[in-house]
Amino acid sequence: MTNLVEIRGLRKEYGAAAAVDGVDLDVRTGETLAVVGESGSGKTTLTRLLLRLAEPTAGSVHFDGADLFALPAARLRKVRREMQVVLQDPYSSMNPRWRVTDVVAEPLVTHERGMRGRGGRAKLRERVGELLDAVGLPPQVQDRYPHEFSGGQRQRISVARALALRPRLVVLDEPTSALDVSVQAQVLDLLADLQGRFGLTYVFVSHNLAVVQQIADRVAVLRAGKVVELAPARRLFAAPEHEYTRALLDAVPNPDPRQARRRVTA
Ligand SMILES: Nc1ncnc2c1ncn2[C@@H]1O[C@H](COP(=O)(O)OP(=O)(O)OP(=O)(O)O)[C@@H](O)[C@H]1O
Repeated sequence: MTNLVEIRGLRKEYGAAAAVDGVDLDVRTGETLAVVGESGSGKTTLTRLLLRLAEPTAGSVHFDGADLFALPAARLRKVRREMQVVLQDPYSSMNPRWRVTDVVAEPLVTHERGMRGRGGRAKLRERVGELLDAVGLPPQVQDRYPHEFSGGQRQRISVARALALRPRLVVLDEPTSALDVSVQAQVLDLLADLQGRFGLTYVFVSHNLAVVQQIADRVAVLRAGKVVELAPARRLFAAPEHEYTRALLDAVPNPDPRQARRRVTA
């Protein structure tokens, strides 16, 4: 199995404190690696470094063998297309005056010359229609505005936008945390389906262990900027080794509803 991302000795200091404190971590091609930890444990800082949205104090990130912090601008631009992010609150990153077509098409307009100017519009609408179809929305929604959609539908729109440039890595930063439980499940199913169809690799950041248990192949537990446990999801939930992981699991009354059901019926 190959690694799409290799993180080594990664450190990010803010003043005297280290938000990320010596992280070594691989993301395997095609997997869903969950990063969990309490608020302030460094999850967001780690993903910002991984996406090269922040500069580390020390250490390196390799993406598909390329050293992200040493890449010349032209190669960096290409690599950036291959790494996309979906955030918790998609509405905050959508221009409310833009129609869905323009929201989803934004990365295409920015990165693909053929999508601009005359002739580009028809191609854009076609591609946006395909992307919306992939996330389970009908093509007619193209002319509507973000506020006309529910939270779950808006998250589908932001997933469509993230997929526009055919990325290889998608960082999902609490993508379902703002949604009702039933809608959460639908979005998780969609993400799993898209991963299979498009061969995506996911880094899934969450404090919600019930959600992580549904989607992750492996889980990295972050505490005060350090990875304290890294294990296949099944093993981590069945037999957490680190005391901090056990405390995190104990804090969740019912991490797996199926297990809870089994317990009740047993
Ligand atoms: N730009 C910044 N300037 C100063 N300190 C920062 C900055 N960004 C993060 N920190 C600090 O680094 C630590 C880790 O923060 P980070 O946001 O990465 O954690 P997190 O696990 O993502 O938390 P949350 O789940 O609340 O988003 C915190 O102590 C935070 O205050």
